[in-house]
Amino acid sequence: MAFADALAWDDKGLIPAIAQEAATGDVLMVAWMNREALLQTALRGEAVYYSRSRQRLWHKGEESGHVQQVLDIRLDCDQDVLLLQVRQWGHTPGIACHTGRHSCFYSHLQGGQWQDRPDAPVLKAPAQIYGAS
Ligand SMILES: N=c1c2ncn([C@@H]3O[C@H](COP(=O)(O)OP(=O)(O)OP(=O)(O)O)[C@@H](O)[C@H]3O)c2ncn1[C@@H]1O[C@H](COP(=O)(O)O)[C@@H](O)[C@H]1O
Ligand SMILES: [Mg+2]
Ligand SMILES: [Zn+2]
Repeated sequence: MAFADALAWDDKGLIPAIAQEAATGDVLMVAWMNREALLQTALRGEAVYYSRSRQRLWHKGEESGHVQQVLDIRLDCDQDVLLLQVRQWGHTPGIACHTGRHSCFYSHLQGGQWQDRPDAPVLKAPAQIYGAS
């Protein structure tokens, strides 16, 4: 896995990975990968992250079906951030966020406060996405 040696892994062996919807350019989410997550992502062609909160590999969509097909894996100039070009499956329009929104970046600074963007609605209730399991 020589390609992984080129990366500037942090002191926990992780690297941030941005998921960008290839068709729209929308930034969907930011998560983390360890070496195994990157290898799995490259092998499967679907995003596999390392969840720091759950401390295990996380195949995005494993519960929700909201998997991310990875079309390209890009690396920035100093090798410390990955950028995934993805197609977000499971719902139209795509839902990447576990809050049921298209993107995790649904909050913005407005009048000195963080407020939900009116153009970033909940597309499906989280209880409907995850409740059955
Ligand atoms: N589905 C998501 C999910 N989708 C997007 N994100 C975002 O992905 C980022 C990383 O998630 P985690 O918190 O798991 O990982 P982390 O940032 O390393 O850990 P923390 O420091 O945040 O604790 C967060 O910024 C989340 O906003 C999600 N975070 C968690 N989940 C959970 O993952 C589980 C599986 O979901 P699916 O993959 O959709 O089946 C469910 O229990 C979901 O609630
Ligand atoms: Mg987090
Ligand atoms: Zn989110």
